[in-house]
Amino acid sequence: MSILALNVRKTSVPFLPFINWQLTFQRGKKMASSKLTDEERTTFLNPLHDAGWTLVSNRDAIYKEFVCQDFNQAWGFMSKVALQAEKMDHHPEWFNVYNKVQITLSTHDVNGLSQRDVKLANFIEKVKST
Ligand SMILES: C[C@H](O)[C@H](O)[C@H]1CNC2=NC(N)=NC(=O)C2=N1
Repeated sequence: MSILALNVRKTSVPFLPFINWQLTFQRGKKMASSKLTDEERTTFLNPLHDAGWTLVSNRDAIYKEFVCQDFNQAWGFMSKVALQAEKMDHHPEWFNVYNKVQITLSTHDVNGLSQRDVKLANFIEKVKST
C-alpha cells in the first residue's frame, strides 16, 4: 500500500461518524405528509372500502374491526402492525379485547387522511391475510 493510500485512509476515518450521522439523519427524517386529494381518495380509499374499511363519521379517518381466533392471534397480529408503525413513525389508534382489534387510522400531523394511512392500512390487510 502506498503512503498516499495510507494517508487517505487515515484522514478520512475521522469523518466517518459524521457521514454516518448524516446518512442516518436523512434516512430517518420524516417526509412531510399532506391530506389525500379527492382523486387520491377515489384511487386509494375505494379498494380499502371494499376490504371492509369505513370512513369515520365525525372526523377524517378510516376504521376497521378485525376478528382473530383468540387473544394469542390478536396479539401476534398487533405486534406485526406495531413494528411496521414504528418503522413508519405512524401509529394506529386501536382497541383490543380478547380476539377483537378495532383500528382507526388518521394522520394527526395533517388532521386527516394521508398516504401514510393508506400505506399502513394496506400493510395491515397483508398481515391479516397471512
Ligand atoms: C413526532 C412524531 O413524528 C409524530 O408525532 C408522529 C408519530 N405518529 C403518528 N401517528 C399518526 N397516526 N399520525 C401522526 O401524525 C403521527 N405523527
